[in-house]
Amino acid sequence: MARIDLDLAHSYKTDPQRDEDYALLPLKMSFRDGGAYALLGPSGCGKTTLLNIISGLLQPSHGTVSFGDRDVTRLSPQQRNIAQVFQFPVVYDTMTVAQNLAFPLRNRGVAPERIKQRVGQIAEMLEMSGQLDQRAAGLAADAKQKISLGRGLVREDVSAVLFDEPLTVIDPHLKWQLRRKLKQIHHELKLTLVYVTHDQVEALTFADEVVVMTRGKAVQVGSADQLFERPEHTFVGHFIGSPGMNFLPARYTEGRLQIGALSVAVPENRAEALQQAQELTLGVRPEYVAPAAAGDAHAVPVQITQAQDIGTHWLVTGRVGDGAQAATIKARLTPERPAPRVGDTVWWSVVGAHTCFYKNDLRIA
Ligand SMILES: Nc1ncnc2c1ncn2[C@@H]1O[C@H](COP(=O)(O)OP(=O)(O)OP(=O)(O)O)[C@@H](O)[C@H]1O
Repeated sequence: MARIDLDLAHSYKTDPQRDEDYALLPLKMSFRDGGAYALLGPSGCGKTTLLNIISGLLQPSHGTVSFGDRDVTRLSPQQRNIAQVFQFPVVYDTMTVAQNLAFPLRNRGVAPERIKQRVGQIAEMLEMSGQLDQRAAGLAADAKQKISLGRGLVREDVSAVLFDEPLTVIDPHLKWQLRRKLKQIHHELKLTLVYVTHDQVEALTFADEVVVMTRGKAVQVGSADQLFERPEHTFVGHFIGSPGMNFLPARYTEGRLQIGALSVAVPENRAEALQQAQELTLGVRPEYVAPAAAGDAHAVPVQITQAQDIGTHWLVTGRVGDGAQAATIKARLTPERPAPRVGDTVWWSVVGAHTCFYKNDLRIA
C-alpha cells in the first residue's frame, strides 16, 4: 500500500482552451495510506474520470500521479497494483463463490493454504460463508455484486481498492447493511479505499474523508462533521444536508449585516473577517435556524409559506424580506406548541456560532 498523490488536470479534448474544456480542473490532492475516501458529487462532475486516473485506466492530459515516491502516471492498473469494483458484477458464472473469491490470489501465485484462509475471512465478512460452494450462475444480482466486492478486497498487497458506485444493483435494505459492512471491513483490513458515489448518505457513512466535487473541481476534502459544520464552498453547503444550507445575500456595514431592508447584529469575533468583504452571502443550515423573540438582534422576521410535520420535527419554509429582495429560508424545528402556521410571521435567529459567511462562493468566516 502507498500514499497516493495527485497533481494534475484532465481534458478529453486535444486542445483545451477554456475551463469548460476540462473534465478535471487543476487539482492537488493526497490520499493517506490506509484511508477510506469517497468522491462525491452530481453526475458529470468528474468522479469517474478522477477514479480512472488513479487506477491507470486513464492517463491525465496534464500532470502526475504518484504512489509513495514512485511516479506511476504512465503505468497500467496491473502495474500500479490496483483492485477495482465496478457498478455491475464481474464474476465467473461457471465458478463457485469460493473459486471466484480465490481468483485474484491464485493469479498472483499465493499459497493454497493462505488462499483458503483469506477466502474464508472475506466470505465471513460479507456473510457468504454458507454459499462458498455454490455456483455463481445461480445467484441473484446482489449476491454476485457481493462476490465482486469480495474479489476487490481479497488481496492484501494492493496499492488501493477503487469502487465505482458499487451498490447500484443492490436492493435498498441490503445497501444499508453493506455500507456499514464496508466501513467495518475497512477498519479490519486497513486497505486504502476510494469510493465513487453521488449519494451523500453513502459517502458520509462509508468514508473517513469525503472529496466533494462539482464541475471538475474538488471544492472540499473533509470529514462528515467538517462538511456539515464548516462548508468551505457554497456548493458543499447546498449539496450536503437535507435540505441543504440556506443562503441569504447580505451586506456588511459597521458591525451589522443588511439582509435586504433588514438589519441584524454580528458577534464581534466574526466582524473582523467580514469587514473586508462588504457584499457577501450568509449561510445557515436549517438545523441551526432557531426561533427567536420578536426584535432579537440576531434574528429576522420570516413569513411562513409551508410547514411539514416529518415525525421527529417540523420542516418549515418561510420568506425573508419583500419584493425583489425576498429570499427563501428553511428551518428544522423541534415539535413546538403551537404548531407553525402558514401565513404567520415569526422571528428566526440566523446569526450564531454555526453561521458561515461566503464571498464569491468561498467561506471567509
Ligand atoms: N470518454 C470521454 N470522452 C469525452 N468526454 C467524457 C468522457 N468521459 C467523460 N466525459 C465528460 O467528462 C465530464 C466528467 O465525466 P465523469 O464521467 O468523470 O463524471 P461523473 O461525476 O463520474 O458522472 P457520473 O456520475 O454521471 O458517472 C463530463 O462532462 C463527461 O461528459
